[in-house]
Amino acid sequence: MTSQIFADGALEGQVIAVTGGGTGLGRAAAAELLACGASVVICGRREEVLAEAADELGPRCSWVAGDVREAADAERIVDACLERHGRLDTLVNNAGGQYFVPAEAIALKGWRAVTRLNVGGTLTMATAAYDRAMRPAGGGMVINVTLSPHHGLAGMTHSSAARAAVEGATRELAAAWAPDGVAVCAAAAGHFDTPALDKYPESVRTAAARTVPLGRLGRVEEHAWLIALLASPLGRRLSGSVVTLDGARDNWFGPWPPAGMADESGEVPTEERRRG
Ligand SMILES: CCCCCCCCCCC/C=C/C(=O)SCCNC(=O)CCNC(=O)[C@H](O)C(C)(C)COP(=O)(O)OP(=O)(O)OC[C@H]1O[C@@H](n2cnc3c(N)ncnc32)[C@H](O)[C@@H]1OP(=O)(O)O
Ligand SMILES: NC(=O)C1=CN([C@@H]2O[C@H](COP(=O)(O)OP(=O)(O)OC[C@H]3O[C@@H](n4cnc5c(N)ncnc54)[C@H](OP(=O)(O)O)[C@@H]3O)[C@@H](O)[C@H]2O)C=CC1
Repeated sequence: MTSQIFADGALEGQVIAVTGGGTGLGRAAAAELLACGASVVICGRREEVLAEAADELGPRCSWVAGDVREAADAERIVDACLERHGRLDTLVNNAGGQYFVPAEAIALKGWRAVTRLNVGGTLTMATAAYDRAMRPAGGGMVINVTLSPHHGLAGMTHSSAARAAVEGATRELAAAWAPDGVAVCAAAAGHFDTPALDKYPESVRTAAARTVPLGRLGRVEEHAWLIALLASPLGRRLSGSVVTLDGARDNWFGPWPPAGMADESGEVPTEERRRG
């Protein structure tokens, strides 16, 4: 496969790890990075999802299972890149998520779970990549994928706070690691059409698509192009920056509850709990 917008071989020779690379935005990013000539290691917790994705993505893609929240797993993921390829040039910190619920209903345990995944997992992976691969090699690139918190995120207050923390850490780590040649930036997304959206209540999903001024949800390949651009030499100069990709509407607008999203009782539906 070739990239629709980048020259053949634009990322030739790079080794790139993509967390959450077996599904949705992460998988699309892996496909684009491969199309640009990189070798890609995808990771996530579910082996079967990763194995199937890597099989479809082709021989320059391999996988390693692990939980980004666990330091030992993060180190193992980075070590797998080093063992297989001798280097890790770019880390795409894409694993993340949250559940949809009004702010006043967020339990402390839920707040902690969302923070642990989005802030903790991102920092754990970034630190492992920096310590074990990038600082010793004299350079590297960390790309933090976030859900843009720039206009608040009603229904996802825990994630809004967590993603804002990631943006703050992006700026701080970019400064701290610059002397070692390691760049850190973030891609802050609006709403993209991935299967993960199916877990949100129907009225929420419909409103998400209807209210983007561009007239549609983002396409996964559009997000993937931004990731490839940030993995290119331009990304080094963007160190410390947050690039927003939102089709002219951030993740929220207007009052709560949003028009047309409440049910007969006046409540906005929440996200169903995961089974198992
Ligand atoms: C006007 C504009 C309209 C816009 C509309 C916008 C809405 C659409 C938004 C679309 C944008 C998309 C953004 C995306 O990010 S899509 C990607 C989504 N992918 C994921 O979220 C995957 C990862 N997520 C998770 O793994 C989990 O959500 C979680 C982050 C919570 C981590 O799970 P963990 O295993 O650590 O935690 P638990 O499941 O054990 O839960 C711990 C406690 O958290 C609370 N909780 C969890 N789920 C729920 C829920 N559904 N409802 C309420 N509370 C929940 C709870 O306290 C859990 O503890 P208990 O189980 O003991 O109660
Ligand atoms: N779709 C959208 O509109 C938007 C998405 N985003 C963000 O982009 C990223 C990808 O989203 P999307 O593709 O839509 O959703 P997915 O739910 O498909 O992606 C989440 C990925 O992260 C992995 N993951 C979750 N928890 C962990 C963990 N603890 N350790 C390792 N891997 C983990 C999952 O794999 P597994 O379960 O196997 O571990 C999965 O592959 C997320 O951070 C999301 O919040 C941001 C803005 C908008």
